[in-house]
Amino acid sequence: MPSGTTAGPRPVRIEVSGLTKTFGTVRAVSDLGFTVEPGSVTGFLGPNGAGKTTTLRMVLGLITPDTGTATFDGVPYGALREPVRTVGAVLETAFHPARSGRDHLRVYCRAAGIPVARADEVLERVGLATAGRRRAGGYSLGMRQRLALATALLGDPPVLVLDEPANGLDPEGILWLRGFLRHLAHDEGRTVLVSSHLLAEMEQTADRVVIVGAGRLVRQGSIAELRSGAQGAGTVLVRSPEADRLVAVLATAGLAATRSEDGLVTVEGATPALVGARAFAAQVELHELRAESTGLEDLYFRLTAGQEQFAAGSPAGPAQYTTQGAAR
Ligand SMILES: Nc1ncnc2c1ncn2[C@@H]1O[C@H](COP(=O)(O)OP(=O)(O)OP(=O)(O)O)[C@@H](O)[C@H]1O
Repeated sequence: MPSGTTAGPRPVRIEVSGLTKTFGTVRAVSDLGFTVEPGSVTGFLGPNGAGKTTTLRMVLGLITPDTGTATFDGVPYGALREPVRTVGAVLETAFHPARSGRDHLRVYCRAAGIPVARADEVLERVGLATAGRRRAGGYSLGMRQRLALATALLGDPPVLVLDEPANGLDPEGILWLRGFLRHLAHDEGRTVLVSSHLLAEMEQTADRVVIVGAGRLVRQGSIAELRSGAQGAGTVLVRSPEADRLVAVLATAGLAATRSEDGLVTVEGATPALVGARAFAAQVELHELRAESTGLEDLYFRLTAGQEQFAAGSPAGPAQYTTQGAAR
C-alpha cells in the first residue's frame, strides 16, 4: 500500500516482558514474557481463561499492565507514530448491522486517513469481494471474521495481532485462514501473532508457539522443539535388518516390542535413547529410530492443567483440567 515501497512491509518484532495484570483477586497475567519474530506465524496458545485476550489487549495498549512492557521494535503501542500502519488487530467482531462490509471498511479508511479504494483491495484479499456489498448484519460468523481481518489489513501493517480468528469458521474457512496467515508471514514478511485454545489448529498454522496457562508462560519455541520436549516414554519405532533379534533383545530388557510385516518394530513405554542403547549393547544394526510423535496434545493439556492448579492456589496435584473461572 501507499508507503511507496514495493518490497513489502518493514519487519517489526514484538517483545513482551514482565507483563502482569490483576483484576480484583484474579491474576489474569503473571510476569509474562515472550517474543514474536517477523516472517513467521506465532501461535499464542492456552486454555480458556489463560489470559490470552488480556495479554493481547495489553500488547495493543487497550489495558494498562500493572507491570511490564509490550513493544513493537522497542516502541509501546501508545507511542507508535502510525499505529494503524504498524499493527492490525482482530479482537472482537462488532459491526454496524445496517452497513455493508465495504462501507464499514470505508468508514475506517476515512478515520485513519487511508484512501477509501483500499477497502475494495482488502475485501478482495479476504474473499469478500462480492459479499462486501451486502449488509454486515446478515453475515455469517465466518464472514464477520473475514471482515475483521480485512479491517486489520487496511493500513497494510507489518504486524497482525489476531484473537481467536478461527472461531466460527467452517473447515474450508479454517483452511483458507491457515494459508492466508502463513502467506502474510512467510511471503510478505509480516509478524503474525494469533491466539487460539486449540493446539491442533496451531500445529497446522504456526511456526512457533507461546503457551500460557493461568497467565504464566508455560513454554515457547518452535512446534518441532515442543514436540521433542513431549517425548518422554512412549511409543518408539525402529527399523533394523535384524528385526527379530532386536525384538528378542528388547524383550530381555523388559521392553514390549512387536514386529510388523514390513519389518518395522514398535516398542511401547520406551524412549529412542533407551532402545538405541539396548540395540547398541547387543550390536544390533539399526536403520531408523524415532519416537512416534503423538504426545503433543497430551503435553499441552498436562502443561496448562498444571498451571491452572497453580493459579487456583493449590499445590500441583495430578494433572486435571479446570478452568480458571474457578480460581478465587
Ligand atoms: N475485565 C475483567 N475483569 C475481571 N476479570 C477479568 C477481566 N478480564 C479478564 N478477566 C479474568 O482474567 C482471566 C483471563 O481472562 P482472558 O479473557 O484474558 O483469558 P483467555 O485466555 O483470553 O480466555 P478465553 O480463551 O476464554 O477468551 C480470566 O480468569 C478472566 O475471568
